[in-house]
Formats: sequence, C-alpha cells, structure tokens
Amino acid sequence: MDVDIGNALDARPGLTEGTLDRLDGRVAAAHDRIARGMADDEFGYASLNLPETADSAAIRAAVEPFGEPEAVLTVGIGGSALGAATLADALESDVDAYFLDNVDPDAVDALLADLPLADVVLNVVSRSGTTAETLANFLVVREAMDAAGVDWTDRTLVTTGEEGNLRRLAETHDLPALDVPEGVPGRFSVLSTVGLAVAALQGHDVEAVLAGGSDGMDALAGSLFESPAYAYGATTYALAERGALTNAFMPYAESLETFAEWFAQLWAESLGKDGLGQTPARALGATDQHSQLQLYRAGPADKLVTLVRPTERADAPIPETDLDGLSYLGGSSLGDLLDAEFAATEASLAAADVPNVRIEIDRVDERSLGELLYGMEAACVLYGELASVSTFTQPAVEWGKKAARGLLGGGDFAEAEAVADKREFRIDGA
Ligand SMILES: O=P(O)(O)OC[C@H]1O[C@](O)(CO)[C@@H](O)[C@@H]1O
Repeated sequence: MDVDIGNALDARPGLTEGTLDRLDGRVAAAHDRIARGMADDEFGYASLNLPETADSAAIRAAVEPFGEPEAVLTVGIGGSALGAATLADALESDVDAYFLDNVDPDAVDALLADLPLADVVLNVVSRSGTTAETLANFLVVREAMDAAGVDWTDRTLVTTGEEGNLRRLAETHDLPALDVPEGVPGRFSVLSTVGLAVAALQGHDVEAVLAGGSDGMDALAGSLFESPAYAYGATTYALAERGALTNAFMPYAESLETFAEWFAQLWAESLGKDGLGQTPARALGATDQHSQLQLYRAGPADKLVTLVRPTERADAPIPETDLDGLSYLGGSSLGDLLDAEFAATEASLAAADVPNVRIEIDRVDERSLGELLYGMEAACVLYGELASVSTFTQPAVEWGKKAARGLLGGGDFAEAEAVADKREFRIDGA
C-alpha cells in the first residue's frame, strides 16, 4: 500500500512540510503508545496483532465440514458483517456470499425466496450475542429453513463471544463455533474469525490476507515519513484539525465499494467522540464524478478526498467509433478511461485547492486487501491517539438500542419514554 499526501500540502485547508515535521514527533510518541498496547495485547490495540494471532487453522477446520456450498448467508451487522462483505465483494468466487445486516422485511423476504436454503451455510456472527437485528434475522432464517425442510443445525456456523445467546445456542445444538478475538472491537476484526470465515468458505487464500496484514504490520514505524498507514492517519488528523471535517472516501474500483462502507464504520465509530471526528462520506469513482464531485470541488472548504485505486486491473477495449466527438475513445480501453478520470479528478481537486490523498495498492487480491485493511486500521488508531479520543469504544450507539428495545417491550428504558416526547411540526402532503 502506498500513500501520496502531496495534494494535502498547501491546499485549503492544507498542511505544510513544516506541519508534518512538527507533527512527526507526536506520531513517534503515538507509535510508542500503540506498540506498548500491542505488546501487552491491550483492549483495542490487540486488533493490530491479528495478522499474527488470527487462527487460520481454526477457521479452516470450522468451515471444512461444509465442503463447497452453493452460497454463504451471513447474518450479522456492523463490524460483524462489513469486513467479510468487503472481502466477498472484492474477490471472485464460485460460492455466492449474501449478507443480512438489516431488518428490512422486503429485503429479507426477497433474499430468502431466492436462496437455495438446502445448500447455504448460515454464518451467524455477533460478538455480544445480543444484537437485536442479528438475533431477529437469525430466527427468521431458521424458521425459513425449517419450513423448507432443511435441518438448520447442519447448515449453521456461529462466531461469537464466550457468553451470550449465540454461544448457548451453539452449545445446545452442538454447532461448529468460532471465537471472536479477545480485545478486538468488531470494526477492527476483519483479519480474524469474524471477517475470514466467509473468505475460507468461498475458497479464498486466508493466509494470504493475513500475510498482507503482516506486510502492513511490518510497515509501522515511529515516523509518518516511513509508514504509509501513519502518513494517512496523521494527514487526515491534521487536516481535520484545520477544518476538513468530512473525508470523502472514493475508491476507483467497483470491487472496493464495500471497502468504503467498511471504512466508514471504522472511521466514524472510532473517531466520532467528544464532539470530535471526521465524517466519512462513501463515494465511488468514476460514478460520483457525476454527482458528489460538484460539492467536493465547489462546496465549503471543509473536506478532504481520499482516492483509492489498484495500479493493476483487468481491462476491456473500447471499440472504434465514428460518433461525433467520441472517436478519441475508440481503440482505447475502459481501464485507460478510468485511469484518466482518476488523474483528472485528482488534478481537478488540487486545482481548486481541495486537499486530497492518494492510496494505491498493487491489485485487488488477498494479500493487497489484507495490507490495505490493516493499513486503514493502523491509520485510524494513530488518528485516535493524536486526537486523544477513546478509539475502541462506541458508547453513543447504546442510547438508541435501549430506546428500540423499550419500544418493543424488552425492558423499562427512559430512552424509550423519551421517544414519546418527539417535538411535532408536521407539514402533511396531499
Ligand atoms: O458483533 P455484535 O456484538 O453483534 O455488534 C455488532 C456491531 O454493533 C456495534 O456494537 C454497535 O452497536 C458495533 O460496534 C458492532 O460492530
């Protein structure tokens, strides 16, 4: 993974090389803190040890009984789904991967109607084992399997914590079960059982993903000038300090669109604390050049754009054409066009003094993805150290959970009562 921060210098907001030099001392101190946390397997910091601590053999052993299924259906949400989905959507496989990470009845019914339930592995993932959406979806899928005459206990893999409903379910029905890694928040768990079981079921090289993570681990150093991940973390932090409170995250590869969704949880849930943080805006190149780019380039000077791409990709020729004004496309290729659009967008932002950072990986394969995912996690941890926030907790999400549970009769919660206090100011339609 390479990071180019050149277009973050002298932008609006922008950094100078002097800023970076002054910041590097704080990066060194932050790295020492991170290194100590990793050495002691401290809560949260343990995430950055996963390339060495993840048990790929246990993952392979757990999925082995399922052979090569037609499909894998993951029921989980947030970090319990997005990492696996990132790898599944980035890599090709003959085994289809589906994810139920929402409780939209239409979507759930439509998916269950299409799935070959007798040849699906039901991969239920929840660290806590109490997440309402995950447990509700599991109960719905289990009933659908029952109704289809499928023995769900033959088709289900559980990944969960030591305690909780899912652990008890696995023990009661003797289900294959994987442990979520200790001390690793869900959004940092892609390089573990949580993110890699689907990859193993899809026949991907799990060890190569972890080797890429190790590449990222080896690239950590006590200076932003020596570590791409820290260069990204320090630059995004310093730009936020200067007003870039939105980070438009824009991969130029369809295979990395879900990666942007994974990044959004990592960045928002880790750094959105104490009135601080940087809003990740998910975008896709070249598509969003025809939508959001207008705002990025000509809107408030309150954002940076992160451009991500593989330097090697498949290609497809563009046939010759005599269409007026379009003959220049003929004989070129879609890859050439995408690369030209990437360079043009990058230059367009620079010409408007909009800070932008380029992240490049060799190609979208297991090893490069492992390094990229690890690099973003390390960048996030560094940013959190520099911002002095509690990177690995997410207390703000609990209020809504209690309110929803109270509304459904799951207990007496003041949050649920507060829902009734909604201030009304309605403008009704026809
Ligand atoms: O794995 P669990 O415990 O079901 O949690 C799922 C997701 O919900 C959160 O806890 C937030 O509610 C995320 O941090 C986590 O990734």
